[in-house]
Amino acid sequence: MSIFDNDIQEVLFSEEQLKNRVQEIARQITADYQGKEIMLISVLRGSFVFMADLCRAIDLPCTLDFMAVSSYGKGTKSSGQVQITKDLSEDITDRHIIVVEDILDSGNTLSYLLKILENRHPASIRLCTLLDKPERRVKPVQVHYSGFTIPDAFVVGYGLDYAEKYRNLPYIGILKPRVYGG
Ligand SMILES: O=P(O)(O)OC[C@H]1O[C@H](OP(=O)(O)OP(=O)(O)O)[C@H](O)[C@@H]1O
Ligand code: HPA
Ligand SMILES: [Mg+2]
Repeated sequence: MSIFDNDIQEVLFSEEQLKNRVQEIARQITADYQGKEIMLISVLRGSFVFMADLCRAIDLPCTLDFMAVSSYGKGTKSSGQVQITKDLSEDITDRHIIVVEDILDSGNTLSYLLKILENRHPASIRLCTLLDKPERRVKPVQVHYSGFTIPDAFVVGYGLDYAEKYRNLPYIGILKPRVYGG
């Protein structure tokens, strides 16, 4: 139960489902990078909850860094204008990078970000997204680890916001269109 339950049209993934899927992804990453040290890059703010759960389930030497990017503002559609509001603190040259995202939607954020990171010459770079909404894609993005494919609906919770709210909802649900006037 949450004070936000009334704003949610349908629960897509419960806390339990999220926990199980995050552990499966972490096991896969642990198997794929045996003998290597990895660097997880969390794309703030949406991915902070996923990152916190994922990194604790990965059994490898691992460093973490954070980058902040924003393109949605207070709306439910990508503005197409991606802004870096915080860059990484670490050098990624020759490192094995995994970019950790909450959602891949239009692809504007990740196609922009991956280009910037590739130019810094990491040893390797892969993308891990909890949610993938392929129906809305306008820019192609290659994903290596994907938690769930979702339909074309605006979702909130587990780090995902609408106008900065709902990030602390423990499950992921579809927001009722009346909340954003849709
Ligand atoms: O594929 P796209 O259409 O670009 O959408 C995905 C991006 O949009 C959201 O971030 P947002 O810009 O809302 O910032 P936030 O993480 O602070 O919520 C989300 O966290 C992803 O980073
Ligand atoms: O469906 C979504 N919900 C929240 N934030 C988002 N950013 C892109 N798509 C979404
Ligand atoms: Mg957002």
